[in-house]
Amino acid sequence: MRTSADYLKSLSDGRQVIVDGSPVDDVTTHPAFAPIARTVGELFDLAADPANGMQVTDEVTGNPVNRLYVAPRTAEDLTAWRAAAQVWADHTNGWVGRSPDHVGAFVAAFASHPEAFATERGLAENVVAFQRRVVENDLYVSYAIIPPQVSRATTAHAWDGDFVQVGVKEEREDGIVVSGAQMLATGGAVADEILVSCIKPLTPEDTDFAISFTVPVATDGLRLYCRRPYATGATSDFDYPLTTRYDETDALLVFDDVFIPWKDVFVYKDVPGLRQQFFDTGAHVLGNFQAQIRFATKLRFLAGIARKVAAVNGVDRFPGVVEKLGELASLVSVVESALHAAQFTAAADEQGLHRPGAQSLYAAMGLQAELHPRVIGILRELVGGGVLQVPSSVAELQNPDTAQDMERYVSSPGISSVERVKLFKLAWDAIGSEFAGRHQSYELFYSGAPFVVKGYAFRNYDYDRPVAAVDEFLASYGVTELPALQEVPA
Ligand SMILES: Cc1cc2nc3c(=O)[nH]c(=O)nc-3n(C[C@H](O)[C@H](O)[C@H](O)COP(=O)(O)OP(=O)(O)OC[C@H]3O[C@@H](n4cnc5c(N)ncnc54)[C@H](O)[C@@H]3O)c2cc1C
Repeated sequence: MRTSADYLKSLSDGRQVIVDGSPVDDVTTHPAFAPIARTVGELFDLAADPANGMQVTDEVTGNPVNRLYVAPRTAEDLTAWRAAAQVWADHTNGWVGRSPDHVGAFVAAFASHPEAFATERGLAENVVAFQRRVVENDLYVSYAIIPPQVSRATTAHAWDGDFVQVGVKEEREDGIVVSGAQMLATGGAVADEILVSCIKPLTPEDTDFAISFTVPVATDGLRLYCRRPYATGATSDFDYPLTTRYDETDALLVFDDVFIPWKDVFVYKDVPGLRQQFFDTGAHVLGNFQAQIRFATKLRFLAGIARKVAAVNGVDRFPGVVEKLGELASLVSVVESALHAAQFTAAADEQGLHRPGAQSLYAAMGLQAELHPRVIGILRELVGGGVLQVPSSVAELQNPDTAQDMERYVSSPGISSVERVKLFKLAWDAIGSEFAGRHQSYELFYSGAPFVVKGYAFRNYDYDRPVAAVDEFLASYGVTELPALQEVPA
């Protein structure tokens, strides 16, 4: 299996990642990308170590492969799959949203449902071959499945100008030529390939944009426009401990007449086929099961910061603070419990994919827009001004002249100034830094805008049962003697 060294070496491949108006020479050495590339490399090292239980024997080659790239087929598989996802989530404490297991899970589920891609062009074989490539080469695939935010009043066919959303410009014997843009490939700058598709509903007039394909990041004509990197502005690991490790970067993809061979095309000019790939295959459920494992891990970490801050400030016995810590515990436990429930209600589908229970999974996702801001809000309230009563940088703790003031005025009983400042700077990077602000948006949007995610919760809830209960109850009483009603004159 790939190690960090193999992975980092493969990233020096001439990819067009644009920052500040120019392409980056090498993402493994550029200060915006080197930290997250290093973190992803550590994930590969963890998976490559059999002691971490992340491996499974590949049925085709007999080699050990990452089990997160293989669809679980039994309850035991799903248990092991969840444990493997937890190893990676724990390593980043849930601060890396698009670790390779996210899209890896989508691809595994795609390949377990080739019938969803069965068209006369043989696209089903392509998706199966793609998953083999991901498994055998231990690839990191990111995805961009949202049209650029031009206007949501209409879809791509009605936008001014041709091919604003990525679409098929030319069909050839050996493949297709695509042009246009798609958002927002988190991790794309340090991935091996990007899955490009569209999860937002399209209309029959949008056929040219109804495609799904994979593309190596280093492909002629593909440019990644990254938002402002935060890692470059972070003064030190001590001052920004999260930013300096986990700034994944998000990128708009621009395709300038990019050739995609047929073997890498999975959905072709097929509007219903787009939704089929995400929802009929179980990919959306398995991919978001990973996402909620990661989310629960991050919530636990935030609760841990809150608990420590309350103890350091000596407020953790005040009833009002206990109430807040209790609320935090409840919020985190709701997500953890939804994961347990999704696992408990998992069942094999008709192709043998052991799917996590959708109702429980989407219940947690549907609450995320309220739950995450509430957790951040409680932490913000508990830290008070402590996150701003910190020195401008670690330098004040290093300079003996200023270090004395720090020790005198910025310490707590039994806690040195270094320990205290370290904790509060971590809290700030979680709730107040630019990195933290991006995380607020990430948790709100990564699986769709809140109205979209609540739609998943609505569609996967068995409303027949409560409605039947209400009907039965209504039928159990009534007006015993109905009076004769006078006819209303016409
Ligand atoms: C930090 C971050 C990372 C991301 N990473 C990825 C990634 O790796 N891959 C990827 O593909 N995508 C990614 N995304 C994109 C994400 O999937 C989208 O942001 C999400 O699907 C919402 O789409 P949008 O941003 O276009 O919002 P819009 O669809 O434009 O919605 C914005 C707001 O407009 C309103 N609105 C719009 N349409 C309607 C409607 N029909 N009915 C009611 N209200 C409406 C709602 O208030 C909604 O919240 C990321 C986003 C963020 C913020």
